Amino acid sequence: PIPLQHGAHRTGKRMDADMAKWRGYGLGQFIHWGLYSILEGKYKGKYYNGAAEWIRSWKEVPNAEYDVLNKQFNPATFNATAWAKMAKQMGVKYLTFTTKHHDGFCLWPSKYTDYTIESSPYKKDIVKEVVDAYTKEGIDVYLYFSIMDWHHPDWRYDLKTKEDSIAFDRFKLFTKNQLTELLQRYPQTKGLWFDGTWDNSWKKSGAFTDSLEQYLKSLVPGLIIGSRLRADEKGNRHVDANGVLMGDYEQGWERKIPKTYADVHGNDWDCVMTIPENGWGYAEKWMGHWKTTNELIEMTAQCVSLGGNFVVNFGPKADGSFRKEEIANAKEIGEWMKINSDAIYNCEYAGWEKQDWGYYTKKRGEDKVYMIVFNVPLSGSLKIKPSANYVVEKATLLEGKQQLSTEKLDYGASFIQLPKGKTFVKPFVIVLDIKPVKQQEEAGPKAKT
Ligand SMILES: C[C@@H]1N[C@@H](c2nc3ccccc3[nH]2)[C@H](O)[C@@H]1O
Repeated sequence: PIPLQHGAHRTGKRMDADMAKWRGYGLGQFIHWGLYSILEGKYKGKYYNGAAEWIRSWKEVPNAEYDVLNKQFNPATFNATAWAKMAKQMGVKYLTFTTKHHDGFCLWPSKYTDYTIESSPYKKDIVKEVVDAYTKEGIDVYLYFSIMDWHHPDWRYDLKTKEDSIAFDRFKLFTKNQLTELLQRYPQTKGLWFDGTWDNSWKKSGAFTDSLEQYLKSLVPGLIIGSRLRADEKGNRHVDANGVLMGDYEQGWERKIPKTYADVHGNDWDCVMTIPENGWGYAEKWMGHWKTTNELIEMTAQCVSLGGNFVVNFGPKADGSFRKEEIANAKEIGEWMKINSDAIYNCEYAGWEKQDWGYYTKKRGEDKVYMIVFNVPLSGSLKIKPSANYVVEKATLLEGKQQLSTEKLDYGASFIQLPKGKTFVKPFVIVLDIKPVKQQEEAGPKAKT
C-alpha cells in the first residue's frame, strides 16, 4: 500500500456499541429547512429547475436579495414536538437535520457569525428545539453541517494564491469553532453529517480534515462521522489512495441505491433519498415523479437487504409545516412499519441468492430470515434458495402468523406456497425460521487404509 499520513486509520467496519446501534437503524429521516424554504424553488414568478435549496446559485436570484431572507424567517407556529411525533409514527430511528446548509445561514445562535437564527424575527434556537423533541421521542439525532459556506467571506473554492490560503485558514478555524459549539450546545448529538466537501480547497486540506475528525471525536467519544468529511493528503475523498474508506460509513449513496452487495465493499452505508426526483428544500412545484409509499418501502427493504440504512428526506415549508404528500408518505410508511418492522430493524444482508419476488433480510444474531415480498408470481409459489449452511424449518406470514407450506425442489431450492385465494395488496413479510447445518464434506475418494 501507499504510505499515507492522512488516509484511513481503520480498515473494516467500526465494531463498537454506538456503531452497532447505527447499523441497526434501518430507517431514518432527513430534514432540510432554511432560508431557501421561503423561496419555495421559485423567484419573481420563475421556477428554478435545480434543487430548491440551491436557489441562491441561480442567476435569477441576486445574492444580496437572497442573503436578507433572514429578516423574513419567522416560523411562528413551528412545533418541533409535532415533527418528532410524525417521525416516531413513521418508525424512523434517526434524524439528520440541517444546522447550516451551503447558504451559510445557521439555525442555531452561533457566536462565530451574525448570520444566524438570532438575526431573524423568530430568534429562538431551532436546532435545540429539534434535538430536544426528537431525543424525547427516542429518535437519535445527527447534525447536518455544510463545510461549503457561500455567505462567509473566507470561504474559498480553491487555494490559488497566498491570500486564498490565509483566508481559508481563518475559514478552517471558523469551521472548527462552529462544530465545537454544536457538539457542546447539543450533547445528545450522536453524529455529524458533513456535506459541501467536494471543492479543491477542501481536497487540499487533507491534513486538516484528519486532525478535525480526530478533534471532534475527542470531544464526543463514539461520535459517528461518515466518509464525506475527510480527504487524504493526495486529495482523495471517501476512499483514500489505498482504496480504504475514510469515515465510519460510506456516505456516497445520495439519491442512489447499490445494485449488489459487491457495490458496498464490506462497508457500513446509508442512502439518503428525496421523495421527488431531486430537491431537498421545500419547492412549490416538485421535480418530476413523486415516489409512492410502496416505492419508498421497497427502497427501504432494498437498502436493509444490502446491509445499509434508508433515510427519507422531508422539506418543510418556511412556516415549519409539511406538504400533504409528505404527511401521507410518513403516515403510510408508519402503518407498514407497525406491522413489518421486524424485517427492518437490526437486520442485515442475508447472503442468499436474490429472487424476483423481493428482498431477504436477516435478523442480526438470530436464525431468522425475512422475505419482504413486492412481486407475487401468478403461480403463487415463491422460490427460495437458502445458502448452503442453512435449512428452512418453518415459513410464516408475519402478519397473522399463518404457517405456509413449502415444497422441496432440486439444488437446495424450495417453493413457499402462498395461501390459495388470498390476495395481497401491500408489500408483506414471510418469516423463515432457519437452522444452521454443518457443511457437507465433499464426498472425496476413500483414503487408503
Ligand atoms: C444531502 C444533499 N447534498 C446537497 C448536494 N449538493 C450537491 C451538489 C452537487 C451534486 C450533489 C449535491 N448534493 C444537497 O443540497 C442536499 O443537502
